[in-house]
Parts: sequence; C-alpha cells; structure tokens
Amino acid sequence: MDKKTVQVAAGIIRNEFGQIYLTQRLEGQDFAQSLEFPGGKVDVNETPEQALKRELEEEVGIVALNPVMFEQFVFEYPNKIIHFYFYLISEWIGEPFGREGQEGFWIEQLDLDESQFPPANSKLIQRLLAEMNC
Ligand SMILES: Nc1nc2c([nH]c(=O)n2[C@H]2C[C@H](O)[C@@H](COP(=O)(O)OP(=O)(O)OP(=O)(O)O)O2)c(=O)[nH]1
Ligand SMILES: [Mg+2]
Repeated sequence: MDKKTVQVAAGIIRNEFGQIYLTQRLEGQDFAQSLEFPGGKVDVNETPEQALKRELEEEVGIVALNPVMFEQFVFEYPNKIIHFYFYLISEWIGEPFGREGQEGFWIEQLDLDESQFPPANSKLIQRLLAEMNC
C-alpha cells in the first residue's frame, strides 16, 4: 500500500533572549515524550500558515504574528511521508504554555539536542545550532 502523505506546520517560537519554546509530545501520540516544535497537521482547505496559527493557539495558547518561513522539506518515515513547514515566530500575543497538558519550556538555542526530537528534526536542529556558531 502507498504511504500516506501529510502536511505538518510547526513553529520555532523564539523570544528576545534567543530562547526557543519547546513542548514534549504526549503519551499516546507518535514519538511520545520526544521534544517538538509546537504544531500539527494541515487540514483540508487550509494553508500551512493558517494551520500553523490554528495549531499554536490550540497547543500553546498564543496568537502568532508575522510567521516567517524557515525551512520546508519532505521526510519519509517508515509509515508515512511528511511535508514539513517550519516557521520562525518572533512576535506573538500571549505567553506560551502547554494547553493540552503537555510539558513546555524555554531552552537556549545552543542547548537544542537533536537526539531528543523525532528523526525528521535533525537537519533543522543542526541549522539552528550552526546559526549560533558563526
Ligand atoms: N508538531 C511537530 N510535529 C513533528 C515534529 N517533528 C516531527 O517529526 N513531527 C511529526 C510528529 C507527527 O507525526 C506529525 C505532527 O503531527 P501532530 O501529532 O502534531 O498533529 P496534530 O497536532 O494535528 O495532532 P492530532 O490531532 O493528529 O493528534 O509530525 C515537530 O517538531 N513538531
Ligand atoms: Mg501537534
């Protein structure tokens, strides 16, 4: 059977101190306990940016302002293919929190650790780390 392809939009929420807001995936979700950039699947009739804004309200309770496309890529998992849209969010309304009961916290960009994320995130994490080393 062909693998299904889904689109996922997620936000790299970065504050004025250069810290990034991460959440931890919940038990029962795929990649449970992995860290993630908040976000989720793009619904039908939705653009990735609309999905991003909806997911960030639902998951971490913020209204994202002026999201900037950071990276898009396709990653093939054993059971599905995901087209990712990662946006950088530097402006928002509200204070992010784990609105669905998940853990959430701020981390220094330099302290990102790809081993704590799902495999699809590796290159993105490397890019964010490299930004800090130039
Ligand atoms: N949000 C997010 N998802 C990621 C990241 N890395 C990664 O591989 N994923 C995968 C995990 C999931 O298979 C998929 C995102 O789907 P999701 O479970 O967040 O979707 P959703 O919020 O719409 O949740 P649901 O309603 O389907 O439960 O992308 C990431 O950094 N952020
Ligand atoms: Mg999600």
